[in-house]
Amino acid sequence: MHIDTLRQRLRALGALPKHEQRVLRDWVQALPHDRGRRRPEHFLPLALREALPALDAELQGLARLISEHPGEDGSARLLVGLADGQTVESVLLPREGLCVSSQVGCAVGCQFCMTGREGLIRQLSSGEIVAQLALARRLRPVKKVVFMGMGEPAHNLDNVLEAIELMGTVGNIGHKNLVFSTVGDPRVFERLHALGPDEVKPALALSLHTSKAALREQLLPRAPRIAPDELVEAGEAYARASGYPIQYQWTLLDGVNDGEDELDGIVRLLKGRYAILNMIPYNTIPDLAFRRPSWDKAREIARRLHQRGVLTKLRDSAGQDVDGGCGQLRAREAKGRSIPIRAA
Ligand SMILES: C[S@@+](CC[C@H](N)C(=O)[O-])C[C@H]1O[C@@H](n2cnc3c(N)ncnc32)[C@H](O)[C@@H]1O
Ligand code: SF4
Repeated sequence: MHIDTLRQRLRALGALPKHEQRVLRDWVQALPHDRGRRRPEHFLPLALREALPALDAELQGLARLISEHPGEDGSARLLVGLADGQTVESVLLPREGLCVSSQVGCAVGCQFCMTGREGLIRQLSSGEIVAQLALARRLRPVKKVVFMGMGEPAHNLDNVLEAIELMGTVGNIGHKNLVFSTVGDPRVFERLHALGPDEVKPALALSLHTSKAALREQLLPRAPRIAPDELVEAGEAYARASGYPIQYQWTLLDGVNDGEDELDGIVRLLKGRYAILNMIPYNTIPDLAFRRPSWDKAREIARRLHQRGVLTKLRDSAGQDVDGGCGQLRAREAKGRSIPIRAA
């Protein structure tokens, strides 16, 4: 269900804007249902009151918990079931964060990503994206949402932006705590720049991975052909416009994008920019030839970049010990079913 459709249904049931906000807020914030309270603003039109139990059940059914897999780092991977039987992953992150999926599968096909091996299966509706937050909040408080789960948000732009708008308003997530993560697409920059002063402007993460255009085309075969220099220029313009630094994502692949030439490339691209470089050692995926660098090597790379003037953070992706890379949980669950997992 799309949020716009939900709003139309509520209006057809006689909801005024304040009623509509209340139903949406109760859902997204996962508030205990207190509709019986006798305060004037809580009087809902009769038709809406009568329809609410069925509507609540429908909203809960948009994303239901299939299984929860706690990690040693305080994170927990969630396998989430959708109404048509498809599954996606969300991750509860330490410090009240949540990583959500925007698609089932992904068309970009990054060589090191489990989700990319499936191709695109389908888009998530805006309701299914928000429902991951509502579901997570029944398990833990959530104050930050990153779009770093399955899928490329740029390929589902209308639905992702609709979900972001709801999360940043009735969902009570601070705008800079909504992080849109993408391989980079001109449409994303256009849409984000066009957001008005009253609209929710998310922070932006750009998955860069290499300073070399040719290598980037190999690693991210179906990403838009934007050279790293151009991507950083576009990122810088959004950082200045939004007031939030760009988070550059760099999946560290041993012997592939961790050499001296890449360190020089990073300094050339990012020094002096309003940016943070997040280095994430590759999560091993069975059957792939990539290697994860040792933690000591990764730490040394981050230290040297920092010394050369690039604000660098070394991060491990959450839930390393529970089927690490996003998409692996779904793939494992799907093995017994009909979703084909392509060999590399
Ligand atoms: C799964 S993607 C989803 C968002 C968007 N499609 C993107 O690429 O930015 C989120 C991040 O996970 C990273 N990632 C994917 N597979 C990984 C792996 N095996 N190990 C470490 N990071 C990985 C990607 O590089 C990307 O920065
Ligand atoms: S890293 Fe992001 S863009 Fe690349 S295949 Fe995975 S989900 Fe898609």
